[in-house]
Amino acid sequence: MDHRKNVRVIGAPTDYGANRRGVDMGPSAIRYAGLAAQLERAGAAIGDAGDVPAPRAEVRDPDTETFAPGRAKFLRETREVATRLADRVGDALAAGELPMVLGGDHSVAIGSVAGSARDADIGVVWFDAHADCNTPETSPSGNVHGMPLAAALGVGAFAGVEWANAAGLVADTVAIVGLRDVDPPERRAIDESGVTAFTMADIDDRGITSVVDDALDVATAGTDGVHVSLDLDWLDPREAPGVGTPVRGGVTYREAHAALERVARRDCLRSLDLVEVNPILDERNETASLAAELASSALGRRIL
Ligand SMILES: NC(=[NH2+])NCCC[C@H](N)C(=O)O
Ligand SMILES: [Mn+2]
Ligand SMILES: [Mn+2]
Repeated sequence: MDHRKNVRVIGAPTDYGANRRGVDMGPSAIRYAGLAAQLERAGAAIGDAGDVPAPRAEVRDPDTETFAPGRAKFLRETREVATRLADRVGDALAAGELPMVLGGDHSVAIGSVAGSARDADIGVVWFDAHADCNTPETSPSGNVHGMPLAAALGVGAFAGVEWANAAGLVADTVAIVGLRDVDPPERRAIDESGVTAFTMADIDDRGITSVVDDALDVATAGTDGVHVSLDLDWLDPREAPGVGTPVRGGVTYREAHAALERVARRDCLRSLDLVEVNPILDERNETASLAAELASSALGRRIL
């Protein structure tokens, strides 16, 4: 899989899917933090495709397009950006490159998953404090960054919604790792969909490498490769303060690197998201730096 070492960086500067403004600056912050240099340390050749156009929340009405019942704010904008991003991700893969999507809020993953699954059967590993399995009818907030996994899987109101789940992602090949803040309806969605979910307690009990190996078993079973979606709020807020929905008790710096090193070792990475970096809330860009470092570990950066 040597073509996997040609990385195509694609920014998706959105923030309307999140509860706090500022994640639209994530792509710049991750680039400024030295993403290219970090990826070179992993032996990757990097091409930067720039950003997909993303509308500004202040010039849009959050409710121009809706699902009934329930609410999904900026659904039209989410659809527009996801559609564009899916094309960019699909094009990168068709050119033999590994798409690396810089968010933006986590709603952009609807597009990256759709693009990654366009001409392949994929598995997904979702590193996150949250399950992102709400639907418009269950969401406590109406924020679409809490819904992308449900959207990609066609849960609830997302069933049959072409732009979100036409690529046919199946729950059997999806694993979430690091959960510690799950809404009650999301718990039901996880049970009913058959997604594999590992909480922080599983990591406490069994250690990060064993849990990630299990998640990779799920995501590689019968698939052509794995899309890794990394929400920086997966990490403990002490390591990654620059996120809009921090939750105490996340993985440490070492655990995060160990996890992504397992991904590299499995040689299954097809596409990667680095999302939810909020420079407004960050301290000296350290969350963006961590995102860049973790991407390098995912691509097989070696110490010796
Ligand atoms: N990608 C994220 N940071 N998601 C946070 C979701 C928070 C909450 N579960 C919600 O639906 O609003
Ligand atoms: Mn999260
Ligand atoms: Mn998330």
